[in-house]
Amino acid sequence: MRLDNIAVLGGGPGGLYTARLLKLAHPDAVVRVYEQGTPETTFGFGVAVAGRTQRNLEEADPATQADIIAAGRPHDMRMLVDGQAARVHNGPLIGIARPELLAVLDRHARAAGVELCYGERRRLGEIDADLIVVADGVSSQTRTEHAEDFGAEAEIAGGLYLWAGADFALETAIFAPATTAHGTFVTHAYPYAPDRSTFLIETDEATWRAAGFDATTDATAPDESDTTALAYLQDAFAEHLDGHHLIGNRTRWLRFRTVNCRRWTRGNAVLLGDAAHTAHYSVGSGTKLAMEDAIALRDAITGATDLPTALAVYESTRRPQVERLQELARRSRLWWDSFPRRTNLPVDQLMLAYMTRTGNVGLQRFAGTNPDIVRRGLAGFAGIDPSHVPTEGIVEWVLAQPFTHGDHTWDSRTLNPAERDRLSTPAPDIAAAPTSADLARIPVMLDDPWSPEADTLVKGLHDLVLAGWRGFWLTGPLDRGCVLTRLDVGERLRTETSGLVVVDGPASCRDDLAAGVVAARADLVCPLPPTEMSSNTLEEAHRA
Ligand SMILES: CC(C)(COP(=O)(O)OP(=O)(O)OC[C@H]1O[C@@H](n2cnc3c(N)ncnc32)[C@H](O)[C@@H]1OP(=O)(O)O)[C@@H](O)C(=O)NCCC(=O)NCCSC(=O)c1ccccc1N
Repeated sequence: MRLDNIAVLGGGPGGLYTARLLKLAHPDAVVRVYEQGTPETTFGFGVAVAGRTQRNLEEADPATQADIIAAGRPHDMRMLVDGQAARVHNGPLIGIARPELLAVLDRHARAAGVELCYGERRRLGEIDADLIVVADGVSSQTRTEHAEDFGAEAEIAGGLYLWAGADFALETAIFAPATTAHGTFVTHAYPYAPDRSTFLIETDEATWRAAGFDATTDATAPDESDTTALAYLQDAFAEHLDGHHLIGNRTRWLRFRTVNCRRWTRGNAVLLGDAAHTAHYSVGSGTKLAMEDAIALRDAITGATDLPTALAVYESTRRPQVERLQELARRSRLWWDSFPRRTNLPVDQLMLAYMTRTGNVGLQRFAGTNPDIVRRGLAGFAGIDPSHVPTEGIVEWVLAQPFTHGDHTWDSRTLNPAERDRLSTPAPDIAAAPTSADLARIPVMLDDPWSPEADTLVKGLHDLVLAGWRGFWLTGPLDRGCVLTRLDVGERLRTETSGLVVVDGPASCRDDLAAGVVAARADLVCPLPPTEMSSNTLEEAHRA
């Protein structure tokens, strides 16, 4: 396909990388990047680039990748709670200063022959080009102006976060809560330069208001930093700052916006990176998604004979990958939003809970990269010496551990599917007093374990425990996402009631069920062969 003129709106990582890749693929085309800011006014601290992303970048453009690695900083990661620490190796993951990443990408774009127009803001209608790549970020003006054409939607999270920097390099990335008179703040902080770290700090709305940050946010101009918040947080996280300062760079409290677009294309304009989709910062993947979009767009254009086909291929290839990561990010956000509730878990177990929170890294897989922490976490879970924890067959080992609740001891964490009818009473009959079966069988049909609907469910189930039920058997659809959400509800029930929690799911989810037991999201689990999930479950759900 012949492209003579390509315009890119936005000079962030996605825009610059796309421009270079397209210019290399179409050396005769004029490729221009329009960026409203200038390199000096660049905004942001550090970003993360994980191992898989590095491999993708290496394959797409080894020269750029080499410079990114050279400018990056690999680091381990620690969870720090109440003076206890759990440390994990992050593999090849690096932190890199965003301005530095942009400088690398700017240099390579220029070297390829891209024209960079800084300080120039363009709108779609003002550009005459064969292809317009819209990479103007999370607040994309283009997406906003053509919201209907792109089918754009934004979901705004309830919690608040801010990005700050610190004038020293942490030894490792850290995750740490800090409790003040107003509530709990949590930092995700990581080093990205020899003398710099990012401190991303989050909190819930009640704490934010109690600390008076609703007022300081209102009083902070868009191009300024909330200095009151920075001073307060510097104090709250003094232990981790080690005498250093928090630095602002247009630092203010924000609510995370998950952006989705039903269509990424409008004529010859195509959305890319944060302009098209966002994923919660706790999976550190915004830059990854934008740069991988760029690779996919280049590949789609290279493989197609006309632009509409290329753009359709780009979208159909990328959308499932983006949506998968957005779903991981959604689960990760929910986990972090509720983080202060689980800080009483021993820190090694908390680290296992963190690693397995989205279902993306299982216990056995994590043991492959971090055997010591897994051994310690599992030893704490089973109440034994770490030397007695096996290195292989961890999932089966976890499921075979005994468990005691009240006056009853089970010789393993796994219930047999045949016990389902003997031990539990289905939904319509649980309004009556407990029968000889003492678990209420509850179909869980939620997406969000923290929604008002979930609050009502948990409250109702709490009342059942008060009425004499031993606990709950959580059941529902077979798909994996539903099993993970059952485990989330199980965790709430375990902390908010004294009831026993059993979670079932298909045998293919054994890893998730085992991780759920270790992370205190279920007491017992029941892996079911598919045939055991009778249509009764769905019928029960409807009746309930
Ligand atoms: C974040 C995410 C989804 C990124 O996946 P990627 O495919 O881009 O790259 P990757 O190289 O990390 O993963 C490739 C495959 O390896 C797996 N993997 C990841 N970490 C471990 C580990 N420690 N031990 C064993 N396996 C690991 C990961 O699940 C992925 O598997 P696959 O998707 O099945 O291929 C993946 O690394 C993950 O699920 N990690 C779990 C831990 C996590 O969430 N880390 C976030 C670190 S960034 C961060 O914390 C942060 C960054 C900026 C601002 C605030 C922040 N909090």
